[in-house]
Amino acid sequence: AASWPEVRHEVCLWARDPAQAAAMQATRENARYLPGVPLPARVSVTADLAQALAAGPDLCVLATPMAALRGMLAGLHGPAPVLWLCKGFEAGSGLLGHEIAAATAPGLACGILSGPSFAQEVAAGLPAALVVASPDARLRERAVEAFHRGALRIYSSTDPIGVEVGGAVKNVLAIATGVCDGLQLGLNARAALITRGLAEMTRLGVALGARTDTFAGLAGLGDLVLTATGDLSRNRRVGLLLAEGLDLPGILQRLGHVAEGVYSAATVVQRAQALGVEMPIAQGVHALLQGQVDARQLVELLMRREARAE
Ligand SMILES: NC(=O)C1=CN([C@@H]2O[C@H](COP(=O)(O)OP(=O)(O)OC[C@H]3O[C@@H](n4cnc5c(N)ncnc54)[C@H](O)[C@@H]3O)[C@@H](O)[C@H]2O)C=CC1
Ligand SMILES: O=C(CO)COP(=O)(O)O
Repeated sequence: AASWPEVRHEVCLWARDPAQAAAMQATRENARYLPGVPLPARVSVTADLAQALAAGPDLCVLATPMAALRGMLAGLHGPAPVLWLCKGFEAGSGLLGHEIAAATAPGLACGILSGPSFAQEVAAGLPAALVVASPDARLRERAVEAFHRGALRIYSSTDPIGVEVGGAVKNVLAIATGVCDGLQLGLNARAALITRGLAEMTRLGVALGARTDTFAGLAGLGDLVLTATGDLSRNRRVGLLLAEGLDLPGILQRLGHVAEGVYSAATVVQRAQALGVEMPIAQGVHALLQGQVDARQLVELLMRREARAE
């Protein structure tokens, strides 16, 4: 069995489902979402949020899907700073996490912990490098203090927009790469897709106010390469299964975990169009998810585009 890296803090893990929280506390394992990894002794589990916050935590880490971030931020009310791990645009509002936080919890010390980090590998104590992004220097320091040790390296960034755009867009691009690999289009095609995808991600991020160099970093290129090529990725798996001709509802049921790219694709396209940013790969993925084109037609659309300067 895998084992978590050393836990140096008292951690209270809140889960919304009382039965699941009780089972995790009793069996010391998250059998539904992370089987085979024993919970460290210093982690306790509860379904009672007030109890989880009672001790006055130094840091709250939100590890829900993007769809739950707004509700979690509204429900915390506490003085503790908050980091979230979710990667995406909120469906409906089309907002990034830091935009949701500004609207729901103005003044809260908060930020994002992102970068290439498959949960199973982190839980197994394998080396990983992440990036914490926040305008708040004390929060960045606190995150580094909490997580930078042993197998984890935590880099700091003052570009939350870039880090969040990277985390959101790479999921959409990983679906495209899954399609490419599912259709067995070869390694050249995959490298081209990742490279041109990075160009799209960078264009959108810069138009939204991000710094270009963020996209050469862990939350940009780093997470894009991991998610687009790593078979542990749920988003990549969505693409692989779409290439097999499976329908989206069936794929999501089979997955049993969130694939944020499915929910972010529409917003990526909308925000890009509003800013006059060209994102043909993301647009193609959106059309595929909407059932407007199939996997082969998506590739044809991309290949038929006019020649242009790199
Ligand atoms: N799994 C991974 O390797 C990584 C995931 N992420 C991001 O973290 C976020 C969560 O991903 P996973 O945990 O992998 O998804 P998952 O689908 O495996 O698990 C989702 C968890 O969130 C809980 N949840 C769902 N809706 C909720 C709500 N409304 N309120 C409270 N809890 C809720 C579920 O009960 C479950 O425990 C996503 O945005 C993902 O992109 C980021 C880095 C790595
Ligand atoms: O964000 C991730 C790794 O950094 C996980 O990617 P998936 O959600 O595609 O599994």
